[in-house]
Amino acid sequence: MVRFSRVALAYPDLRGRLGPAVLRDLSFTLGEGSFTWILGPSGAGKSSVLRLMQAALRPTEGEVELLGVPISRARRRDLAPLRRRIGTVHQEFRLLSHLSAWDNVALPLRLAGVAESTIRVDVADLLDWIGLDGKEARRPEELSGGEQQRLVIARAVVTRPTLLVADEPTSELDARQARRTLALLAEMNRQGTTVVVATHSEDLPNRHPARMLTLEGGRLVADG
Ligand SMILES: Nc1ncnc2c1ncn2[C@@H]1O[C@H](COP(=O)(O)OP(=O)(O)OP(=O)(O)O)[C@@H](O)[C@H]1O
Repeated sequence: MVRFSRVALAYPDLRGRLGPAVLRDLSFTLGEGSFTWILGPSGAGKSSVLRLMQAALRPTEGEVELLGVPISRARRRDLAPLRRRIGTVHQEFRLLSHLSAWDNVALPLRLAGVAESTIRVDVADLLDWIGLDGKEARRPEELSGGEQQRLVIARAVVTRPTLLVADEPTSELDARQARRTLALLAEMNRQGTTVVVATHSEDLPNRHPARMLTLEGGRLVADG
């Protein structure tokens, strides 16, 4: 499902020259249907690992295999369909402010060319599931932080991705909203989606025990 083999990553500077490695010698495999926490202090490399898992970057060394596709060797035109099978939740919400809650969730389906009759049913079900029924017409700024975060998750999963990759999805939320977001991620996982979540929180992994990959200085220092 997700396989990192001796991965190193360095970011290029403005002139295209590679800086220091921010990930080094990372190897692990995440099985289909698994739930994994990515932990580590600020700057440890969590977001960089997640960008690789979203096929947003290619490794500088080694290989990242996502859903059977080795991304360092994949052609550009193979990456777009791969990314459509990966749901991503970013720390900053990236909702479209001029669209309603309904249209924000419907957008990925419209971009994928799904029929409006199917969209109507799927979006209604999902908004109901995340507890936003009755608030479909509101724009993101008219929703609470927790509601916006749940909307982001709804948008990430509406296309039924095989892999869901969430970067600090609860960092802006109070404890109750964070638990509710976690419950949505856990439910997606129960339904078969492979889920990866990076977090600073110690509370959430305690609430939902699962494999924990801990990074420090770009290296894997614990796996358990
Ligand atoms: N686009 C970039 N260009 C250059 N360096 C970067 C870039 N993004 C991250 N880095 C560097 O890579 C290292 C790892 O950063 P990363 O954001 O992956 O860590 P993190 O564990 O997610 O941190 P945080 O918890 O603070 O979000 C840091 O030293 C950071 O400065």
